[in-house]
Amino acid sequence: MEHIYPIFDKMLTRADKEALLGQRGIMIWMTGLSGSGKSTLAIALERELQRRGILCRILDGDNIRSGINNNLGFSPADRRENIRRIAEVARLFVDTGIVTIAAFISPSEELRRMAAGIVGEADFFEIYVNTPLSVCEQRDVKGLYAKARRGEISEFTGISAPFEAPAAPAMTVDTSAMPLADSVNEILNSILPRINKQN
Ligand SMILES: Nc1ncnc2c1ncn2[C@@H]1O[C@H](COP(=O)(O)OS(=O)(=O)O)[C@@H](OP(=O)(O)O)[C@H]1O
Ligand SMILES: Nc1ncnc2c1ncn2[C@@H]1O[C@H](COP(=O)(O)OP(=O)(O)O)[C@@H](O)[C@H]1O
Repeated sequence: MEHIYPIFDKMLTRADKEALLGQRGIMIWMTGLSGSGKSTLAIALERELQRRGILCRILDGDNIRSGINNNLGFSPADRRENIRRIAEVARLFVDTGIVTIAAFISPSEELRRMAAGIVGEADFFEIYVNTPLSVCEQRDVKGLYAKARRGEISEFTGISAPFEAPAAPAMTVDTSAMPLADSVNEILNSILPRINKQN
């Protein structure tokens, strides 16, 4: 019997998806201490991008650690597996042409380079949210620093587990030294040329 619909044996490509959306998929990877402002920046950035007609996906503890990674804790091995899975998921979004914003502590250069390797170095825009530990601790959004100081939480980043600053981030933001809107504008100025199809 004759087929009236052609049979294709190849999935549509990233370029096909990007043409459909009229944007390029990139990874915006925020790294920094708990309370440094990663999620707040990610949410504000997503809103600004959406306002410009750009489709985004935020990956953060609320949708990753509570779901796909709900079997992982904060040992070095679990943090590694956390970041590996996040990077694999992020790659699927980036390959769909979506601007993907990750907000995870990702406390070491090794973990961040692993993530960049999975996502693809060329698509990886690393932002170091370099808010001083003293400010993060003062904010103590979830009361975890106080618990860590009292020894009720072990291996807490910045207190009893290490945070290694990025060696060469694409951008550094200190949320204690700059209003949120200014940080978001600075990020937008850097990433919009990479996202816009006509460039
Ligand atoms: N031991 C320990 N160390 C660090 N953080 C802890 C810990 N236990 C719980 N939390 C809460 O988990 C959030 C960090 O998770 P991440 O997935 O970003 O961490 S990591 O990248 O795997 O290091 C982090 O949330 P954010 O404040 O959103 O960063 C903490 O609230
Ligand atoms: N300029 C700023 N940028 C981002 N967050 C800020 C800023 N000023 C104050 N904050 C506050 O700092 C806290 C940062 O928390 P959050 O975004 O959850 O950090 P993280 O995701 O890094 O753990 C929020 O309570 C936020 O309102």
